[in-house]
Amino acid sequence: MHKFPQARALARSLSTRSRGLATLHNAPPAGKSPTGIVMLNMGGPATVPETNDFLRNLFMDGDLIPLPFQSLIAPWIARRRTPQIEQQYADIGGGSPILRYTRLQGERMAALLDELHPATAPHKAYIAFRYAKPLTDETAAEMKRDGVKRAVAFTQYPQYSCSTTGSSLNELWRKGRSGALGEGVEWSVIDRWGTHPGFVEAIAQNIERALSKFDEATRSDVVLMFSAHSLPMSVVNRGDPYVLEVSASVAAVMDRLGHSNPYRLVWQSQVGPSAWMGMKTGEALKGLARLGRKKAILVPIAFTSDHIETLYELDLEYAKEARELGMQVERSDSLNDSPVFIRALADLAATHLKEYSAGAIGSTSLQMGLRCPGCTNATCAQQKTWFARGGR
Ligand SMILES: C=CC1=C(C)c2cc3[nH]c(cc4nc(cc5[nH]c(cc1n2)c(C)c5CCC(=O)O)C(CCC(=O)O)=C4C)c(C)c3C=C
Ligand SMILES: [Fe+2]
Ligand SMILES: [Fe+2]
Repeated sequence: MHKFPQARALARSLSTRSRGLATLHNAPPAGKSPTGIVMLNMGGPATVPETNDFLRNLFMDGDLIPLPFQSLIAPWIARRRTPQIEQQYADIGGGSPILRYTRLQGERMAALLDELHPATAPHKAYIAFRYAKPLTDETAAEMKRDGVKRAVAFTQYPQYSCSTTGSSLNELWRKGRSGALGEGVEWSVIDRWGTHPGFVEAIAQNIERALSKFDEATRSDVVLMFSAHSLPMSVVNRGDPYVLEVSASVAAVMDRLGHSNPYRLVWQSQVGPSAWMGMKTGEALKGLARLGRKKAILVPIAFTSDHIETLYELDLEYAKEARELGMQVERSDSLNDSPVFIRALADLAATHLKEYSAGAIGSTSLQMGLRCPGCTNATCAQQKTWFARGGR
């Protein structure tokens, strides 16, 4: 039962309108350069042998993990961690599906955008991953070849963190300032969208599908365990907005569900010995079992496609352990190829392009202009100024 009839109407229109999408057209017609929609994300190794390169790029990123003597220590940590992470990618089918899903989402989004906002058509989706191919350099070369003059940096992290979206924007700024992204390109940014009604609707629909697997008589007892990748407390404590924004997503989804179930927000994938945001997802499931709450759904809330955190950590580790404790645990699907979600991406981009063209918004959001109160990273300041001037 939907508490908000308008949400249900939106969902219906989103899914029926997306069904009419027969072919994917993502190539610009000759003569007119496309509006580039650059999808920013971390990426993942598409095949097991690419794991070491992915980890090396990740540990080299000082915006994510600042290390002393980074260029010496990062390859060493990556090498040590590679066998364990390779095994995890092997166990989930031989690699990360993020490139496949981002391509699919981008192509379908661009096709929808041509209909929703013909004034800036043709639109072309580009992918710029931070740690795996296609890296920003490769994307930049493609955009230059296509003659892109108008581009939107569209983060694929629904909620903003300096360690994720911030890092991708810093990388884009480094390339932009060196001219690698092309001369005279006008940039704007979609930097967060964790309470967009289409995103909320897509998550809610996936939860409803998972709920339907439980006995109807006791369905309202099922605990919804929203799980997000954790953050080191050092990042939380410098004023990073991610924890607040993930919480806002959870609140919006629960409103859409009419608060049909009890719920908690828990945190996963803590790495290394430092203090991280908790409670840990795995521990929380064990705690529920101890308290006699034996039915739960794990809900990924901070990522738009499957990855080792869902397919390995949630499915193969935590859910399995909880079942051994006598629990019934399901996982709601990741957004992946959800037409409702893809429509939401197109709506976000179309609204942004429309409002930007009309002069109703600037090239970045007000919220993006504010640095974390505890930020000491000079790149963040330069990046924000560069994007606020439209990439100049
Ligand atoms: C919103 C999502 C994510 C946030 C926030 C995030 C912060 C963050 N991550 C690390 C360290 C690692 N993350 C690793 C993998 C990884 N991280 C995310 C998402 C977020 N990270 C994903 C989806 C993945 C997996 C990618 C895939 O499967 O395709 C890894 C590598 C794996 C491992 O060695 O365990 C590390 C390391 C930090 C330090 C951090 C915040 C500062
Ligand atoms: Fe910052
Ligand atoms: Fe991570």
